Amino acid sequence: MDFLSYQNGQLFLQNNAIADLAKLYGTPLYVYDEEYIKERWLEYDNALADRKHLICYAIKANSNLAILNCLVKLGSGFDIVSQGELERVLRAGADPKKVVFSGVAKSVSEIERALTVGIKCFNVESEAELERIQSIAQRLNIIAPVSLRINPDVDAKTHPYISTGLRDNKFGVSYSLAIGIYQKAQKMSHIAIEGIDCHIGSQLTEILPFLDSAERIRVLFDQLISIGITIKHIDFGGGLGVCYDDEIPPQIVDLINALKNKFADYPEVELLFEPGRSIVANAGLLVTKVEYTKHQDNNHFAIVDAGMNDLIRPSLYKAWMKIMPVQQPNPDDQMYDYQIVGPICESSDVLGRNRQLAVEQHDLLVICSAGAYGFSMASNYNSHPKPAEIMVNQFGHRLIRQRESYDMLWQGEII
Ligand SMILES: Cc1ncc(COP(=O)(O)O)c(C=O)c1O
Ligand SMILES: N[C@@H](CCCC[NH3+])C(=O)O
Repeated sequence: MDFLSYQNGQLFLQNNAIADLAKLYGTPLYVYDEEYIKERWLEYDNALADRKHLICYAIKANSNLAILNCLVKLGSGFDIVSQGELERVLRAGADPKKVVFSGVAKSVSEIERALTVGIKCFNVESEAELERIQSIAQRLNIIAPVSLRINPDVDAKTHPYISTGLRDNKFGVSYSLAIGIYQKAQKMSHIAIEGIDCHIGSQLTEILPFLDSAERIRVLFDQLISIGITIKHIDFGGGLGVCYDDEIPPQIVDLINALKNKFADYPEVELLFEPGRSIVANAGLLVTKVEYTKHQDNNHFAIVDAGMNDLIRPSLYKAWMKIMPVQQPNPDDQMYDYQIVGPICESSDVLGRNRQLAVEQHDLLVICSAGAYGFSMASNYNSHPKPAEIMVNQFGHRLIRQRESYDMLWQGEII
């Protein structure tokens, strides 16, 4: 595997390999490492080998069909949040019996489709949703498997936009209402209670919030058992963070061991996890080209061809992502404190601030850790086509999604 390497868990490719790929497919360009994705998934799987479990990869992190298919082959389940995501996992070859359906706004048609294909479980986020599922299931004469997503009111200590387990967040049912809703579900003719679900946020860099949440889930589990409600699985959600800079988050195995311990006395209960970012983030790179440099009024701009339309994390969350030059600078090249900005007509279109670099027009840069919430959040804003995606492994590379053509951007009709 000589053209792939990892530093701090982040993927790097040999510079000439990046230059070759950029020449072949153009920029911006997403590149993913297949082996790394498999290894992360297997890390979850191995850590859970001693108990009944299902890893439901959260496809919102990266829903490229080739990545989904590679996880299907490993035996993965999937966490979906829309019918579009359901259609994608089915297309990638997933077993619907391994699909859990999260999300606060499931529509009638989404519920009908999920019931008809026979998913593993609905992660129900409100009492009103439970009633809707019951009524559709009754009409279709199908028993709907459900978990209640519990909002444990735990601070995930992450960016407020991606914290989901605080009582003021829209997600899940309030902890204090949970027992009453389970009792209601138990009386419904077409509902089968399967489990308890929670997910407290994303990019968590500490184990403690997971443990606090698991503790609350454990108390609820014991209460449900005491009133005769059987729980077949516990879904701990996703959320484990990755290293974007030099901060090292907990290892997958440490998280799993800590959570497994909470239910060690119930070995028959299946444990579910919904990891997204920790499987794909550091397997990905975004390659971009410097279109221009501009030096004025004490500002140094490297204007690149990737923007917030391709990778929104830095604009949306002020997320810091490592940006590396592909060409090695000469010792006498002038370094500047660059703002790395994209083509979009918004001042928030900044991929990196204050980066000491020596770059010139036509140079290539790579944005590291871009495998999660990169392409999946990309848009056609300013009518830019979405970039191509490439999968690499030790044998070479393959195109797994073409760059969009301008034809594909046409929407609507001229009347
Ligand atoms: C319900 C649910 N499950 C799983 C995930 C995956 O989270 P992450 O990518 O942080 O592992 C998310 C996203 O935060 C989510 O909303
Ligand atoms: N989009 C976020 C994560 C959202 C998690 C989804 N609940 C990010 O890029 O960090």
